[in-house]
Amino acid sequence: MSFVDIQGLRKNFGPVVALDGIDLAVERGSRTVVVGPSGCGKTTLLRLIAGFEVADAGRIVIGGDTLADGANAMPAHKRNIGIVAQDGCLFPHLTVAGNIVFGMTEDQPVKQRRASELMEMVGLESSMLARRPDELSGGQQQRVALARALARKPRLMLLDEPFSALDTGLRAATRKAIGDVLKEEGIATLLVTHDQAEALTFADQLAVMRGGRLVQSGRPRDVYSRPADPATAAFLGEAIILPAALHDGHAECVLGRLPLSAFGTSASRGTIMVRPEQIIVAGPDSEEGIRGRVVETSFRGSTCDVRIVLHDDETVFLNLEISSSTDVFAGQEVNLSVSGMAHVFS
Ligand SMILES: Nc1ncnc2c1ncn2[C@@H]1O[C@H](COP(=O)(O)OP(=O)(O)OP(=O)(O)O)[C@@H](O)[C@H]1O
Repeated sequence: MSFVDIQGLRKNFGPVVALDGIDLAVERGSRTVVVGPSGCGKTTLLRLIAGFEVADAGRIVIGGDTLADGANAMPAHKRNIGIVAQDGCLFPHLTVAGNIVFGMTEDQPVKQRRASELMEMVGLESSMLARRPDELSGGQQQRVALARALARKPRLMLLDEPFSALDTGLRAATRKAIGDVLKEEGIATLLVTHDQAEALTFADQLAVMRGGRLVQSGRPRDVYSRPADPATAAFLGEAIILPAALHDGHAECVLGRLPLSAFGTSASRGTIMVRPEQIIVAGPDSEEGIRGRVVETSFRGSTCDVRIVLHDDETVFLNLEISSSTDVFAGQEVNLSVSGMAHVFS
């Protein structure tokens, strides 16, 4: 049995089906990211695991302990689960030290030592222990929130969009710092986000939700390159989705004859996907390839966004991000080829 084992979890709010039978397994010490569009049930899943809501049906077992079985639920404070929310939720009237040791029953010197250890663990100076939360930056507040959650030595850490209020640079740095601490401590983590790049970066296991259901889970690279359906493909990044004729392990489509990564279907027609980074753009003099025309470019520093329309089918547009060292301009004729394999949706 996995460290966290969730089976058939259901939750309705009146007529709204928030969770429609979720099965999810999380291995000990690993990082699972639950990702999906707004309203798909991510936060509800976390709140049921934390014990802040009671399920209508289903089981939650952690480390062999049954935390919830239908409406029979262990109270939140007995679950030994840490949670860090979007805004940290630090107590504003307490110092950083007061926040971290809140609820600890040990003697004062033990608490002080533990608070200093935890500050070091999350990469903050002990001198900040005397400050109040409003005297810290957003990233520092999130690290204190993590230190507070770690103080209780949780067996599972739940992170509910804890980086979303931070700006881009700080967000990446805080995510890495928090991820490193949790990995070092060997604490299994469940992160909820609607940011697909964050999900792909952070996860050992990616779990994609839609409409209260888990549509796919697996290694981020596998889910990204072999998504279950076109909506999952598009949610995880730019995707080129095309109709194709299928035979002999190949797809015939407007991008030419492409090998398929897996060929589990007997259908003669289907829908395929390639990722934009598989498209190689060459100048008009190149002899091979599919002909297209650049309709729009947008310079972004190291890369350039390019929109290309195909000659043979002017309804097909490709949105690519290419190195800005390649000089392309609107109106330019190009030749396109595809590297690697196409994925066929079953
Ligand atoms: N307390 C509640 N009462 C009524 N409906 C609720 C309640 N909590 C959540 N819902 C509904 O349940 C569904 C799932 O909500 P949830 O907050 O879990 O989604 P989410 O994926 O976390 O969304 P977001 O990314 O926007 O935070 C939504 O339709 C939401 O409106």
